[in-house]
Formats: sequence, structure tokens, C-alpha cells
Amino acid sequence: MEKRHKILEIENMQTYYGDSHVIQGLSMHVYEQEAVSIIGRNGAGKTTTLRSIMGLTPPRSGNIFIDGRQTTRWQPHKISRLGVAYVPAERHIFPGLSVEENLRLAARPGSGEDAWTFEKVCEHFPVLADRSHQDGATLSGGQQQTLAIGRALISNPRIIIMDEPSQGLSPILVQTITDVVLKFCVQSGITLLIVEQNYQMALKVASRHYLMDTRGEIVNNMTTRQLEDNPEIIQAHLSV
Ligand SMILES: Nc1ncnc2c1ncn2[C@@H]1O[C@H](COP(=O)(O)OP(=O)(O)OP(=O)(O)O)[C@@H](O)[C@H]1O
Repeated sequence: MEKRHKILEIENMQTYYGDSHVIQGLSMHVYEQEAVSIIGRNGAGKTTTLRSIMGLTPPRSGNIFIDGRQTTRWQPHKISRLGVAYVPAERHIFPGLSVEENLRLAARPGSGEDAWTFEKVCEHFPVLADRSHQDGATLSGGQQQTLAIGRALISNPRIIIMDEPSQGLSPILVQTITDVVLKFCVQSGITLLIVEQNYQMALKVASRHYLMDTRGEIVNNMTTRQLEDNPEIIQAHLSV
């Protein structure tokens, strides 16, 4: 049987903020072209996990492998050069730069006809094309989230790491962003690791889910089907 390639693997990761032990032995993996979510309560440690992967808050111990390389102590810019795009919850649109400049700064050449370019972003996201000269920081929340995703795509990444894209958005915009993530990331074969408190969105976009408890530990790893068949598990972990 063909062995699937793990594009991300984390072994027994321990991450601290000072004396505060936030991630207490996290292990997980993401296969190439898989869409995986981390679901957990407010404050569980989901953002910290992503920051550790990106080298922004390095773990104190444990191992992180990206595409087979041990990246645990790497600087963030070196990690992103491996083809890892990070979409933080705050979106981090560069103020004072236009939508086009925000996109062009992130652009990296891709291979093949499907590669993302500024023109391709404009074609698929008319909302960004219409506002290409507008200061990115003056966009609405949903538009900024679209820009943040467009910025990830234009870097032609191997994996997108997305932190709570639904944060602060109305239900209609959550639906719009869900459709964007499904169509342009999941269905086009970009590997995705997404963190969400909105478990309904997580179930729609990802096919496998890690449930995180409040000590930053993974307590379960289930498929969408298994979670849909056992809603009490979501209740227990999310107090919904
Ligand atoms: N810079 C920081 N310094 C100290 N403690 C922090 C810092 N950032 C986060 N924490 C704490 O670490 C824990 C995990 O936070 P984290 O943001 O990773 O959780 P989360 O699951 O992403 O929650 P949320 O959905 O609220 O973002 C929380 O108790 C939080 O208060």
C-alpha cells in the first residue's frame, strides 16, 4: 500500500509563555492534500500551536517536522519559505498598503497553469479587484479575511495554516469564507490546517479533526463522519 506523505508532524510538543505551560505534550500530523482542523475551547492553546509551528512561539521541547525537515528551532521566514502560508486570526493586513500591494508582497512563483498570480486572485475575488487601490486596512472584516486568504494563495503554498477565519464575522460572511476555503484550498488540493471554535465551519471544510482540551493536549482525533455521529463529543469539548 502506498505510504502517504506527512507534510506536518508534531511529536510531544511543549510550549510555554514564561512559566505558563500552555501546550502539554501535543502530537499530531497532517498528510499532504489533507484538510485537518483543531477544535477546542477558548484558551485551549490552538493559536499557540499554530504559532509554534510557524516559529513565532517556539516550543521548549518536542519536535516539529515540515515536509520531513526538523523545523523546531527555525525562524519564521525560513519556515514560510518551505511553502507554509499562515493566515492569523487578526489577518495582519499591512496598513498603509493597498490591496494590490498587500498581495504582491506575498506573491511567490508557482508551477503549472494553476499557479496563483495577482490576475488570478482578481479573477476569483472580484471584491479585491474592485478595491485593489484601496488601503487594505480600511476593508471590512469579511473583505480583510478574503484578502488574507488571497495573500496566502498567491504565495502558492504547500500548506495553509489558518487561525479562526470565522472570527468576528456575521453568519452570512462565515458561509462566504467557508465556501472560499472549500473551493480554493480544500478542493484544489492545498493541504490545510485550520483552527476553529466554530465547529460547524470546521466540520464543513476539514475531513479529520483533533479535539484539544484546555491543557493544550489532543484528546481525540476523529473524522467528520465520526464527529457528526457523536455530537456529544463536541458538546463535551466545546461547551456548545
Ligand atoms: N502572549 C501570551 N503570554 C502569556 N499567555 C498567553 C499569551 N498568549 C496566550 N496566552 C495564554 O495561553 C493559553 C492558550 O492561548 P491560545 O490563544 O493559544 O488559545 P486558543 O485556543 O487559540 O484560544 P482563542 O480561541 O481564545 O484564541 C491561554 O490561557 C492564553 O491566555
